[in-house]
Amino acid sequence: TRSTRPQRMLKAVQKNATKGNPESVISAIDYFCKNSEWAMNVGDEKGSILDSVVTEVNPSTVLELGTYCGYSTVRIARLLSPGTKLITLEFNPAYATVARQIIAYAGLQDKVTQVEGSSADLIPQIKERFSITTFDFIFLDHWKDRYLPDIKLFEECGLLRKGSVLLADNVICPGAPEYLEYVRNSPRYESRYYPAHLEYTKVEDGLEKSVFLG
Ligand SMILES: Cc1cc(-c2n[nH]c(CCNC(=O)c3cc(-c4ccc(F)cc4)cc(O)c3O)n2)ccn1
Ligand SMILES: [Mg+2]
Repeated sequence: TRSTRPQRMLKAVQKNATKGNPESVISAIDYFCKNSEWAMNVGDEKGSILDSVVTEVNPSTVLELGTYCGYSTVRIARLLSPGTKLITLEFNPAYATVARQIIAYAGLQDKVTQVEGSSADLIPQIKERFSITTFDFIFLDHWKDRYLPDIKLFEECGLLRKGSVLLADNVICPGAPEYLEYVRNSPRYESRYYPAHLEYTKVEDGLEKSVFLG
């Protein structure tokens, strides 16, 4: 049967990247998406903004919602201090299987805990399952209609502390209007918009960074 797009992306990484070299894995995926097939990785333009926020926060505890093929997982994990691990959640098992192989190819498997399932199910289990009190950094890149209910779930589950940083992809395209309205109008968050474009296109998109004020 015909291969899937994530499988073709993995083949491109194995062909064009150097094992154990995260930068080459990132470049190989961006090359594939620009020259062969568009895919919903955060991409290089928004990825550079992600890099700068992760570097600024230098988090000890990290959660990513929406692993997809592991592109942003690799971008984040390569910047973490030694001994720091990130938890990444993917809903689609086929995506998770490809992500596991791409993350391993980059040599970052020891810095990543991959979980399969839905955010609504996982978030309430996090404290218990992973001995986490609060997150320093959360990257929201999952189903766009889950951004708002999940940020409320983070609050209810006590997973945020004063200074926790949430960075949300796709707030313009496909869009998360209710989420934007919430973080921009809530007195409990300080929000800032980083304009960019939908990965590998000229379509307007951007990242919203929101700091929890406690
Ligand atoms: C409920 C739950 C869900 C998850 C979960 N796991 N994996 C994902 C992927 C979600 N991502 C996207 O849908 C996405 C889409 C586009 C897009 C597509 C088509 C267009 F035309 C234009 C833009 C662009 C992007 O950048 C995206 O990120 N969610 C994990 C856990 N719990
Ligand atoms: Mg995205």
